[in-house]
Amino acid sequence: MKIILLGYMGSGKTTVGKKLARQMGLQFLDLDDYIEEKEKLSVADIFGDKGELYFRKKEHQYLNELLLRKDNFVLSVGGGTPCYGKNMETILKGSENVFYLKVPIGQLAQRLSQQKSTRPLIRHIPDGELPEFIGKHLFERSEFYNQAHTVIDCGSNEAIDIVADIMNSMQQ
Ligand SMILES: Nc1ncnc2c1ncn2[C@@H]1O[C@H](COP(=O)(O)OP(=O)(O)O)[C@@H](O)[C@H]1O
Ligand SMILES: O=C(O)C1=C[C@@H](OP(=O)(O)O)[C@@H](O)[C@H](O)C1
Ligand SMILES: [Mg+2]
Repeated sequence: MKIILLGYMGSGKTTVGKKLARQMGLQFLDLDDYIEEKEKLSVADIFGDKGELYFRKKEHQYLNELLLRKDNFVLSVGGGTPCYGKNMETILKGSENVFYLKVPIGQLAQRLSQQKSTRPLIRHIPDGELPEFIGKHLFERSEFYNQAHTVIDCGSNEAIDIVADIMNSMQQ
């Protein structure tokens, strides 16, 4: 079984994905970590040194590479992954269990204000402008995220409860 988690930056894909994989006894993969490992550079440095276009090309290449694997896993992709090229089509072909972690803008802004240095797209946005930036960006990206098989309304739930929601929805 392949499970894929998607959603905006800071929605908890990496955090929830790790816990979900542990609970289900599956391998955990994070596309950003995989890109960093392969490119031997952090995501922030790839954006800084080589530019976003290069990052998107590599993101596309490594997504395809991971989804060709025969083994089972939980894969957390990056916030932008579903929104470029034919990545969302590839994701939906690669897994019958695609989840969108939907988190309110206020929660995202609060979390991301603490994590700007690792997220080049929001690094230069002042905290006070984060909610508006996220709102607009999410509006553009939602048409991709909403193609997931299941939308998990995370609200302000703890990661462990979100894991339980995902597991329950797969049992139905
Ligand atoms: N359900 C949650 N409740 C509160 N904080 C969370 C939750 N899920 C993740 N976080 C925190 O939010 C931040 C972003 O989480 P992360 O898993 O890196 O998100 P993503 O991979 O979607 O960008 C981290 O500091 C993480 O500890
Ligand atoms: O939303 C985006 O375009 C991005 C999200 C990041 O991943 P997270 O969603 O795990 O922060 C990372 O892939 C890169 O900084 C670009
Ligand atoms: Mg992540």
